[in-house]
Amino acid sequence: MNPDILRERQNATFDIEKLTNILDGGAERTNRRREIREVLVLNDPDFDYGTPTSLPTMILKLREYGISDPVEINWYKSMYWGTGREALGLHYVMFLPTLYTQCDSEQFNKWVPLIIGTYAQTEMGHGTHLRGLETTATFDPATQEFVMHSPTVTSIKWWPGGRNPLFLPLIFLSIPLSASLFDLFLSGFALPTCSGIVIGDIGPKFGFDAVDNGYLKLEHVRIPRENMLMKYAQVKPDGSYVKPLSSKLTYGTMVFIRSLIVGNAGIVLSQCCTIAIRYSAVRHQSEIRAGEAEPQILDYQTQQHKLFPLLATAYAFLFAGQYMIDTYNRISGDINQGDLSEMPELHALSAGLKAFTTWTANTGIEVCRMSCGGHGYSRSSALPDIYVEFTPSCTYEGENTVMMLQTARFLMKSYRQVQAGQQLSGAVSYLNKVHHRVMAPQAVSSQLDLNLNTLVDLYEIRAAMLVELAAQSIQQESARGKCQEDSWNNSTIDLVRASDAHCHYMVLKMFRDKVDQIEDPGVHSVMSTLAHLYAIHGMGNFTGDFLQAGVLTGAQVPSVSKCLKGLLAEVRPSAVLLVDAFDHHDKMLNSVLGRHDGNVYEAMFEWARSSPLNRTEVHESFHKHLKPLQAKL
Ligand SMILES: CC/C=C\C/C=C\C/C=C\C/C=C/C(=O)SCCNC(=O)CCNC(=O)[C@H](O)C(C)(C)COP(=O)(O)OP(=O)(O)OC[C@H]1O[C@@H](n2cnc3c(N)ncnc32)[C@H](O)[C@@H]1OP(=O)(O)O
Ligand SMILES: Cc1cc2nc3c(=O)[nH]c(=O)nc-3n(C[C@H](O)[C@H](O)[C@H](O)COP(=O)(O)OP(=O)(O)OC[C@H]3O[C@@H](n4cnc5c(N)ncnc54)[C@H](O)[C@@H]3O)c2cc1C
Repeated sequence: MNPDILRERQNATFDIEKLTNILDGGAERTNRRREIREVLVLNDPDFDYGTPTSLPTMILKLREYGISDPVEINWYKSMYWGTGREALGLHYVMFLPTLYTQCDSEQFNKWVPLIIGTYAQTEMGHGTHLRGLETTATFDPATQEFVMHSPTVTSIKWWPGGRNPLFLPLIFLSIPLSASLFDLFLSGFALPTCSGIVIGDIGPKFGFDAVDNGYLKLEHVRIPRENMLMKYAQVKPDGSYVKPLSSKLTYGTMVFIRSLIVGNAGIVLSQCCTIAIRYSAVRHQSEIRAGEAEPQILDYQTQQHKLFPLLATAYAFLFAGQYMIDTYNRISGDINQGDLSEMPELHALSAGLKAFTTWTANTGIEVCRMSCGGHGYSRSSALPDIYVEFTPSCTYEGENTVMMLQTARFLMKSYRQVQAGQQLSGAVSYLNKVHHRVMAPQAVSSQLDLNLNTLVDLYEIRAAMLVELAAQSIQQESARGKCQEDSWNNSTIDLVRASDAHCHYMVLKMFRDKVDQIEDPGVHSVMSTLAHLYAIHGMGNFTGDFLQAGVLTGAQVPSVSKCLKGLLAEVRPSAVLLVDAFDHHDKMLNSVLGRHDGNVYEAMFEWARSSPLNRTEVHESFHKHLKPLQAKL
């Protein structure tokens, strides 16, 4: 083991295993996760990590081992596929959940165990604006069929992931918005068995290469009436349409996946922090004091300032992810029972946190890569691949700006309710204080009050102020004679800013609530330090907001920076131990820089030598191109 990494792991001030247990949701789940990882994947003779194996093998293994719990399936799959994407991930995270939530019981029993499918909602002309989708589904009572049609080039379904040319059951969204299971069995490769279907691949992408994203054009293709997913809405044999309790129930799968993405952002950021912080512990470069040995780059304050707030953010997002999925499960359970009362809040929370966490993690991955210098740019670090695979999450499942505006819609509605004298509950209950002017800035002492509860209050006041400012912008636009829609559009910068601050407050509050639950003194202490670092770093980034909210004075601004530096120094001795607690296996991270043993250089040389470019002493291109050229010179 690298001596630097060894030294970093001595004198731990907290029990790493206990922190890993907290991240997993208990010691039993840690043990089960490791059993799946070590026994059922890594020690499985059929599992050859070097070659991406096929999905059928994995599915048969899951059945052989009796793994059916979604969390355990995800543990198995994430070990199987490492940090890459799996070819038919969409089947698991969108196609199946849609069948589970939108099929009536007869349809469920007919389809769920049997088919692998994709989710074809986006069209070439519309991804965000679902009410703008052009594909039509026209019911023909004479034949009891829907006639599916792509009337324009912009209506061609574009992007469905895992568009396996062999068969293509689709969850289809069409006008009127209903989800029809569109069974499309194609024989041969991409040659449709029935006329009227044109499918293909949309071509090379920025990345996401494990997933083939396709296009699908329909020319009056007929499917049975029974293929419309009929749990919430039905078309009867006589053609009458039974409306759902809410037209937004069709959007349920997107809410589910957005809820999952919140925790996934934390996982991906924790992977990158593991790589960058372990590497920073073994990389020596330059000098701090002339004549002394080159220091670990983790001892540079700027390196700590790059990485430790991201480390704190990774923990914050992992806890936010736990809260989000628990909230999703609770409210979707109520929805399943016909209680839709909290559906708007679930939509607003999942949309905002999906955007907030993916934007932050997306930037954070690049900071981690650049903090590793040239070796961060090597594919051996795994950081370029992690970035390329993660960055589309800011676009898919709801483009982030649009998602933030959805949350803003809920915040404005809540603000208007408070103005009308209503008492709010839930995540926006802090807006009640705005109306009663209780939100007046607290008497801010000359010293920065570092109590975590006080910091949460300051973030709450900041968010409330920005919600009020956005609402006032809309009111001012209206007062200038603008219509409601233009008043909204002319305030969207403020609205996104308010949603971002609302999400920032929510994440810090969840972090503080999780820290409050930690009983082990050592773990509580180090996690409290990270939560403080998360809060103070945010205050440093958005100082203007806190000044504008009147909860920070100009005289206190220097103490924000001073406090931040102190917290960086406080985290330094525990940094490697804190990434060890994420418990990412070397095989899954697949990163020369992030190895648990810290033996980076030897591994990097081996990695480079194994490159196909080094298969021969002299590359064939010399004989093929350069040598003939030299002969002519
Ligand atoms: C572990 C997982 C990790 C990674 C992921 C792995 C794999 C996935 C990778 C790639 C696959 C990608 C797949 C896709 O991208 S699938 C396509 C995704 N597409 C979208 O998300 C579309 C985004 N657009 C929308 O959701 C809607 O168009 C939008 C919400 C923007 C607007 O809808 P609409 O115009 O119908 O409503 P509005 O007029 O704006 O609002 C009216 C009203 O409705 C409320 N509303 C809107 N949506 C919802 C909802 N989902 N639930 C509940 N309520 C909703 C909205 O708040 C308004 O309410 P009110 O203010 O009270 O009137
Ligand atoms: C890797 C990847 C995989 C995908 N897989 C699938 C899949 O399997 N199935 C599927 O159906 N789809 C899939 N998609 C498509 C994805 O869902 C859409 O790209 C996404 O919903 C964004 O819609 P859009 O492309 O129309 O972007 P647009 O909405 O056109 O966005 C372009 C710009 O317009 C802005 N904008 C749009 N509306 C507003 C507004 N109201 N207010 C302010 N600004 C606005 C956006 O903020 C953005 O800056 C995938 C996409 C990617 C990148």
